[in-house]
Amino acid sequence: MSVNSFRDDEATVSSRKLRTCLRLFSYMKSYKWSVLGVLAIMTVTVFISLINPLIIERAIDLHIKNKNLQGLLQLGAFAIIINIIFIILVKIRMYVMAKVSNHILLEIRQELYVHIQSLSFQFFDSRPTGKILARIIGDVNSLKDVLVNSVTTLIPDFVTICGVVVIMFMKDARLAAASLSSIPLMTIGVFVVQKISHKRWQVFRKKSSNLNAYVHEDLSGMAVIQSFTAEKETYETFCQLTDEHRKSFIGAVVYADMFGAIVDFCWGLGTMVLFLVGVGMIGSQSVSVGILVAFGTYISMFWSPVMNLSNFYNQLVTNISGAERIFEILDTKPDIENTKEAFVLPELKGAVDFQDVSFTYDEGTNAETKVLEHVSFHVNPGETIALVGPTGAGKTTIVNLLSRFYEIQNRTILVDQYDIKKVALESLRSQMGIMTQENFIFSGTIRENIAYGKLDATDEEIIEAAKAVNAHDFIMQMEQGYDTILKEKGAGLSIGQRQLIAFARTMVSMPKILILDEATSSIDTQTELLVQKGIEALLKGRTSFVIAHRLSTIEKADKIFVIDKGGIIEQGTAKELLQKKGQYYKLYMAQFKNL
Ligand SMILES: Nc1ncnc2c1ncn2[C@@H]1O[C@H](COP(=O)(O)OP(=O)(O)OP(=O)(O)O)[C@@H](O)[C@H]1O
Repeated sequence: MSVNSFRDDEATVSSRKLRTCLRLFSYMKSYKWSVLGVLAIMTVTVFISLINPLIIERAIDLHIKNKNLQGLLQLGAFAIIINIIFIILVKIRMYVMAKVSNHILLEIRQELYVHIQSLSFQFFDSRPTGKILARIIGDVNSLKDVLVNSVTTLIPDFVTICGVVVIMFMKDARLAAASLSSIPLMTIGVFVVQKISHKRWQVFRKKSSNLNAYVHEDLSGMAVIQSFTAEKETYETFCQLTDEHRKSFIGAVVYADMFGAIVDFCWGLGTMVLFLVGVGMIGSQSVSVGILVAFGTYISMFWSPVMNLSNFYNQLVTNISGAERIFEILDTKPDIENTKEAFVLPELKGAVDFQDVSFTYDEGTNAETKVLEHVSFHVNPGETIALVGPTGAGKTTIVNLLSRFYEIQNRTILVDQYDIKKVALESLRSQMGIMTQENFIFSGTIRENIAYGKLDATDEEIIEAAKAVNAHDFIMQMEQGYDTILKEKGAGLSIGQRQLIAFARTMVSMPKILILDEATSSIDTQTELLVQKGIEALLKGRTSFVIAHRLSTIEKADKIFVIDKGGIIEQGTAKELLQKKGQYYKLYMAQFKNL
């Protein structure tokens, strides 16, 4: 059950912005030489931009005033050369930073992907796929500009501001103080706006996630939507979600725009105060026209990086919620992890023991209800166990616990007398074949889909597995044989064909313990016969748990467990249970009548 559907906003991640930023920027450590190179380039470019006003001051006060044309031309040529160098360096800086930031995004995305794969079913039960996608794609993308600008804006602009302030005070402290008089006002304004803005961007990201979750769910269920002609209703929900998304964006962007406005206002105010004070001082010994013109340039050189920094800050406030959401997932501890003492399982024979196992899905929540209570059984290597019982009885839960998709809360499950909680997860799952009713088909060739069961399988192994489960003939009838490209989810294949490919995939992995959730869908008699034979081939020589719907599978099983009310209410062979005339007998008769 998904406790967090597209209708629910995700919980707000509470984190310290500074800590999040530092964690994000720590990814730059691996690229320190490139970043240092960029900073060196930036030092030169900042230096060039700082001496430009000095050149103007010199040109006016020295060469123009004294009508020295040659001096003016030389100064002009010097200015052109250093500014061409400036342009080239800026281009190099942009290229290096684009490379570094893209590498970091790749690293974060890979880390996120690998971590998500390690999380248990409990995590996926609580989040729609669309919301997970939003974090892997959208939130990671949102960090790109922050990463680039942290190097290209934060440090150089900060250095520029410091440099300009020092030069201004060295030139004339009174004009400098006048130019910077509006800074306190700006600080207060930016602080207030960022507080509100951050909260609004968090809301916006949640609304984007909801929309993503809905579209993903909608597209996955398109066949159901179209067959029930529910297009109008789903469109209405879509409109409602896009509207919420739009409103949250406008709500956030209104405040984001205010950063620039505050800086602009303070810039104008500072310039006005400078000229009010400066014009009154012209003629006094220390203030020449050249100095006032230079201050006019310096004030721009001061406020322009302040504007850049405020844009960067705005970007940070806008996108830091993306980083918070990414780190929240990275910090989610997998429920099912190898313990420090976990050891690799030796090759299994296939004995399985459940010892007084109880289980609930939503432990610790109000929804907590026991799905299994005190379940115990023993299965010998090579036996086929059919699990039967009414819907919702707990059959899938039993096999999910054996595969350790969920962790049992108490007591023990043993395979060959090894407690599955104490063994390395990979060594357990690699010896199990798990076939759900979905028979998921990946986009790719038939060969690749079968080899999913054993990634290093040879062509011979793949063909042998396909032959064993009766899939080879239908594959060979396809135009490209094993190289036929299958579409996502196996669109274009019949249900029976999808099953046969999934059988071959499981067969090639040669599992010691097989879990098979038999599909109930009806298929044509000829394919049914092939599927039947495929199942028989799969079951042969390995311990198997089959959530059985076919009478033929049930009849041939070594033992049948009838599951109901959180436990095994009957067990025995088909013959024994029929003679007992209990629950199984009723189920059998009901199915038999249907047939
Ligand atoms: N991921 C989950 N989160 C919470 N409850 C769950 C989850 N999966 C199953 N349940 C609940 O656990 C109970 C047993 O479900 P389970 O899937 O094991 O039944 P089943 O016997 O396999 O049913 P079916 O034959 O319909 O597949 C049901 O009441 C179900 O609602």
